[in-house]
Amino acid sequence: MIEFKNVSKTYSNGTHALQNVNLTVADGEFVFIVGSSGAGKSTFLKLIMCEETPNEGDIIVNGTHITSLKKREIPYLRRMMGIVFQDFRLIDNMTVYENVAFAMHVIGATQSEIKKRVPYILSLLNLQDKQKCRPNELSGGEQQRVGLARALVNNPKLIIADEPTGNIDPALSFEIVDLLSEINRRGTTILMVTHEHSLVKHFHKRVVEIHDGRIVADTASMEVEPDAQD
Ligand SMILES: Nc1ncnc2c1ncn2[C@@H]1O[C@H](COP(=O)(O)OP(=O)(O)OP(=O)(O)O)[C@@H](O)[C@H]1O
Repeated sequence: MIEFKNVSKTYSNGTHALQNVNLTVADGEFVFIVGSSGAGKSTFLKLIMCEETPNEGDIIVNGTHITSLKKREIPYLRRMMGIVFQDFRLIDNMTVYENVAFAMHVIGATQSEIKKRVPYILSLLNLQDKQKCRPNELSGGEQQRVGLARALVNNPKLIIADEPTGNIDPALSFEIVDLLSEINRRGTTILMVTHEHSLVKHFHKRVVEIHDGRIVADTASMEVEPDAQD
């Protein structure tokens, strides 16, 4: 699903955000990305989303060498991704239903597809009773569930979540990761950046730790792989 080969990213001010990163994430994996502030976690996600380009190395996402994508090809890559943000990024003057429907509308779904799919996704996330509410009428956990609904509605192969539980209380954080786990069981690959050790400890997923722009630990490499024995 995702392959990083000798990837480095230096920002124009000279900050070495990632250095010689090598990583493979298989289809259907759930990976927590951890590391201290400024370690390079968001940069790692931004490279996958083509929000930033690396200075060196190759990145392959779902079979495409994204480092050589043309600008006009990027929206097609993003269609296979659902993105969940820490600050939810919902549209304030739209209802819950409209926020989720809008994500389908922008990729050209028809009204009849939207009418069928949005209620299904809202009920999956237990938001059916909130569909007429605006974001400011919801709790933080509910807002994040709308964020998740919006990320899921186009049936992505990959969910990218940058601290999706950063703005909600701990009990709701577990609920959000439970939902992501359920989505993962249905086959979607999940990459989630988190600072919350309790989540990482509880959920027993693969954990990749980034420190100073380098991968310093990866629970997957503890399994025996033919090319990982040297
Ligand atoms: N647009 C930018 N221009 C210059 N430097 C940047 C830019 N974005 C990030 N950086 C720097 O790159 C390094 C990695 O940042 P990044 O945002 O990837 O870290 P992070 O691990 O996500 O941190 P946090 O947990 O605080 O969000 C940091 O030193 C940061 O200051």
